[in-house]
Amino acid sequence: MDLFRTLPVRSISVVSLTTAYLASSGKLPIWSQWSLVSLFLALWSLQFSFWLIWVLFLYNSLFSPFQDLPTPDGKHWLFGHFPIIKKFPTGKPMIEWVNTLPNDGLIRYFGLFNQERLLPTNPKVLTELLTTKNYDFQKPSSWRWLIGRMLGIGLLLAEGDEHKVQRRNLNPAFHFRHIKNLYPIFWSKSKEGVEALTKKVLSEKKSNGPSGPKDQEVSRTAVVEVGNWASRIALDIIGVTGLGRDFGAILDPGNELNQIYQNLFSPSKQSQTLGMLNLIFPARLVQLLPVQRNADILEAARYIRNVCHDLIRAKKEKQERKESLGDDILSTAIESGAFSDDNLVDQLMTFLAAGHETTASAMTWAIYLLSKNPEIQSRLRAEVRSRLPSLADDSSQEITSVDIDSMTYLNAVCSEVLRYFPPAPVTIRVAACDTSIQGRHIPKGTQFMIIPWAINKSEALWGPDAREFKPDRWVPKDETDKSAASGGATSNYAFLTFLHGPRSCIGQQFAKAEFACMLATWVGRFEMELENKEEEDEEKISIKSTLTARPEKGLFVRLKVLDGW
Ligand code: HEM
Repeated sequence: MDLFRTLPVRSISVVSLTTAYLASSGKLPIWSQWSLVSLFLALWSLQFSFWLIWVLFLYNSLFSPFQDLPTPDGKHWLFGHFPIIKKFPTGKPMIEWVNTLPNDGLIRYFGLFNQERLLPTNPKVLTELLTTKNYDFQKPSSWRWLIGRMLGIGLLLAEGDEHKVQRRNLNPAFHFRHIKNLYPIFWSKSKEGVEALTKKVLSEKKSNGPSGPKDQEVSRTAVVEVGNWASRIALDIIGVTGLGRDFGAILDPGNELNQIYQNLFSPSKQSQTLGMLNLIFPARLVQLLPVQRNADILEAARYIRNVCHDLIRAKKEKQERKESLGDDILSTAIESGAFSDDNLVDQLMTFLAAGHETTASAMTWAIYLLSKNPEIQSRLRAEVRSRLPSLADDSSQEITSVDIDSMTYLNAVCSEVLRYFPPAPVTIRVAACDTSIQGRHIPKGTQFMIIPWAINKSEALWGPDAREFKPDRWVPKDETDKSAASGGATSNYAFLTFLHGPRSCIGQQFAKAEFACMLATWVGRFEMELENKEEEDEEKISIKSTLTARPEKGLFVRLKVLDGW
């Protein structure tokens, strides 16, 4: 079944090449006047056309076992639902489908060139897919090529037994008893970020040349792009806590590693074209195309690999000198003895990217939502200022996990941001073998689109206010209110931001603590409003999704430095 839905490039190429060779060497006289290359191309195109006809017209309407599943309207004969998906902001059509199309846990829709996709919508299906039958489903092999060259083939892309072993050996580094020791670092780095940002805002005053009191007011404000600052702070945090190295990105806007990640994760026209080609052709072929984007990715990966190699070498030298390695993730991985140097590089590349792009996306959306909702912003600020020591206070009071985790409203806002705009909006699973879900046969190769962006806003799971930003859903109404722990949702699987099961985000606790510290420092120090008021309407923001989702043109907010904290 799998063969019939993904282009069988190897078989097509072998048949074309063998036939072309036999013909050009005179063994097939009927085509002997054709040259080897032209015959190869002609045969290849012919078979490709047959395959397209099969996929576009025959398989989906005559042979697919999922013809009975509900399918949204508006399917294009050639491009499936792709035009709708492209036209609206990320995930929007899926939110509509999940909320309006009657279904029994699965919706069927079609991607570019009518590639069949299943969209799980209820906790029973998600439980089997993500937890009980997790290893029957894998990430598409093309991801190993596409994402692997940027993130390394680390935990995120390992499959089966290889994944189980890696996860077991990395788990200790992410256990809460370890994460709780990192809170002071999350806090001090967030503080360093906000101090640098304050300096930047106040320095704009000098160039404006304030004179009267009105100008003084203006001089305490400046417009900044949130994503870049958040990325730099998160990069330094993962540097110190993950790898034991301060990259210094907060203090240096031109930091090379940060620039490289910004380029990697900003989709250009070329990367979008390559993305589309990947839907038809094998990723390993597409990445060989001699275009700038491919060259840039290779160069970026080479740089990041070198950084990781250096870090590992330095740690190993320490180990040889019998010095203590430290508390960071890399040290835990080295001490487990379970990883070769090459595999450690892949793990580090994964942690570096997965560990800072996601948090930066969460921060960007948090600042967006707080700027849009000034009353929530003020209430949060009041809690932060009353419960946490002022950043101006140099008494070097350490912030602990108890300080942060006991702040009801801060945690409610963070949870609601992560629900409302999950940084990783979509992930894919492909059945690695014939299997079943809810008793329905699932042939090998079936593609599932898991869309936190849509499930997190399902009215069936969250209630009629699912599409509203409401931190209060996470605040207990009284001491007996247990439902607030899950935001009032009817199932844990309603919150898919970190997924669930054996392949859920290993960095979840890390990320939540880091995010809470970063947000607390920003909201305690700055008043924030959107520079472009039109963006208050979410529909007006064009969202870019690579691995994470962020506003395509960045998020520009006017920050005002507030006194007294
Ligand atoms: C708000 C921040 C974060 C979000 C929303 C997030 C989300 C996710 C999601 C959805 C997955 C599953 C991807 C899939 O299987 O398709 C994942 C996996 C992963 N995340 Fe995170 N993540 C965040 C922060 C972090 C941090 C800080 C780290 C490391 C320090 C990290 C490391 C990983 C790793 C290594 C995996 C692969 C786990 C596995 O397959 O066993 N993430 N994350």
